[in-house]
Amino acid sequence: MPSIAYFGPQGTFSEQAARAHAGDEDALVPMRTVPLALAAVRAGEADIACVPVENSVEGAVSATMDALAVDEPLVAVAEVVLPVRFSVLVRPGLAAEEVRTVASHPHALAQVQGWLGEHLPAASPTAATSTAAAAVGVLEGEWDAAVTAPVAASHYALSVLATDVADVDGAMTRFLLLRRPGELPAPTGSDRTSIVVVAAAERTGVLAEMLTELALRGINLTRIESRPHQGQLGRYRFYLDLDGHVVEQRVGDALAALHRRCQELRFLGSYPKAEPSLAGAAVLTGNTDHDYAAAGEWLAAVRGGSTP
Ligand SMILES: O=C(O)C(=O)Cc1ccccc1
Repeated sequence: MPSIAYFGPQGTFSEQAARAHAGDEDALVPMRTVPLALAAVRAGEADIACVPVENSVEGAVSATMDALAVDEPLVAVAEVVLPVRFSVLVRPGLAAEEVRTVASHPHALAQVQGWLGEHLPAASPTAATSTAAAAVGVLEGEWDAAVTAPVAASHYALSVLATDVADVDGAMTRFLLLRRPGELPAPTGSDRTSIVVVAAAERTGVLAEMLTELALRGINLTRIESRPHQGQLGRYRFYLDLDGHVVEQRVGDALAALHRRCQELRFLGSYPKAEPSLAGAAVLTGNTDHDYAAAGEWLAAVRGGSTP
């Protein structure tokens, strides 16, 4: 019975994402922070961690990015993409005009700023560790209102002031399911590979050189983020998401080239994309596994003394 540690407490979007992936037998375990969910898997206390990685409005979840780049490596085996619309929960009996404080995860607050300005103008926003942690805070009298996932209303005895709240229609959040390194998920033909790189040296063109290793092999880059490296200004880790699976020749070849060029290269997994609509560009002629095999045979023949 695999256990999934998710960014909790109960009632977060991360729980919703974990449920979208989990089987009936899986045990779901809420953890207070993203690093704690990852630490539970590293320590063998849980099999899988489910954490948010990016939002289509607010961008990267930096707590996840930072925690994935350090300590024992974990690898993603799946991703879940959820539409994000919020509910606003208040202590029972409290009217909208009486709300003075509203708490939530910073990503949630940022995505409902406009709504709060219009509907709860007297409320000052406060960051909570997660959307559901904000609901717990409201229950405990710490805040008047919480901006939460819809499912939080069924976990906590609070009144629903509003549902379907979002400044930007169609906002999505992407979650990763991560395990200790082991057997890779089989390639599906619509996969994503995630890596973290630190350039070998600070010099002109070094990022372009790294990206060229991908471009030369016809690999589509779907995301690039940077985060500070070891607290130094001017030193960065780059997080790259690319189309394809590491067992495919062009991807393996590109990763091997980056390994030669980079001070650090961390493999964060090759896993199926959540939706076919997120599928990237087709593999260009010259970059298929068949092309690599044919080129390998030709090279072996030349090295063997024949000139095919
Ligand atoms: O706090 C949560 O519910 C999370 O899972 C993180 C989050 C916060 C805001 C939008 C999507 C996910």
